[in-house]
Amino acid sequence: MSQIDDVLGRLSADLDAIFLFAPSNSLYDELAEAYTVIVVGAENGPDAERFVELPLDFTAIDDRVRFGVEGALEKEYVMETDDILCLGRTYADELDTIVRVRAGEFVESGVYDLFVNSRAEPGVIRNVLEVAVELGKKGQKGKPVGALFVVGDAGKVMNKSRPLSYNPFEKSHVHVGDPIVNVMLKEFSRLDGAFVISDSGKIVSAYRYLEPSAEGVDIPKGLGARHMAAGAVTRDTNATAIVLSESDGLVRAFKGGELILELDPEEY
Ligand SMILES: Nc1ncnc2c1ncn2[C@@H]1O[C@H](COP(=O)(O)OP(=O)(O)OP(=O)(O)O)[C@@H](O)[C@H]1O
Ligand SMILES: [Mn+2]
Repeated sequence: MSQIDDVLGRLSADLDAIFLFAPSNSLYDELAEAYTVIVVGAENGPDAERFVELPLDFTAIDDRVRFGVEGALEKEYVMETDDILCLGRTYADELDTIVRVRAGEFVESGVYDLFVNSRAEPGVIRNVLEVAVELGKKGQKGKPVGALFVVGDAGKVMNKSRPLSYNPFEKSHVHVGDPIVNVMLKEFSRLDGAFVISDSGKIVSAYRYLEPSAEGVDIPKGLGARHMAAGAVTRDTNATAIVLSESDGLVRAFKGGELILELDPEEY
């Protein structure tokens, strides 16, 4: 018994901050008396002074911790040298998971940046990411399918692209996130080109062939024209691009001409 107390003691020694994932108010109040406590979750239940909002229901604790650390660093709640104890839930409805991390030990994944610093609204990014992830999980009629969504700064994106076909969203005022619209996006993903989506989530166009300048765009080797176009358009504009690869099934996000996030739909 004392050995396990020793181990837990080491985990909780010399902490600079505590991350609480989905905390009870009483636990927050208790810990906040003695520690710097940061609530990381969909909602700020305890009305904590320091709060990092999770825009997605990340299932893996690793993803939640990563998002929390990147968010807390950006908001300057913690520094890179800080040791953080993360308290969360993985299996049960109550606290069952303890993770200790040093904030600076993370190689920044860009997930926080993707949501918070994109031009489009975080909810729009989340909705597009959700469509891409669902499409990656199920494919279209069971077959793997690729898709390219260019989100935000739509006027400029339209100027850097041309239509491949009649735009089915012309004159319509529909938004990503609406279940019917999500079905339409999945249907149209079988066809060529990119979707262009506005900052507020309006579907501006399908079937766009992107023609940004690809000069100096450095995307990982092995990715093809769809990914190159995605990377390049985000360097030429302030858009974020979310891409589902037909060949490897991964969802990737690009911003400022760079790959900022890579995730496997099967893990979501
Ligand atoms: N410039 C572009 N603008 C819009 N869509 C494009 C562009 N280039 C390619 N695509 C789309 O991407 C599809 C796949 O092209 P390609 O295989 O070269 O890309 P990729 O990066 O290897 O993607 P995947 O991993 O899905 O195969 C094309 O059929 C086309 O629909
Ligand atoms: Mn390909």
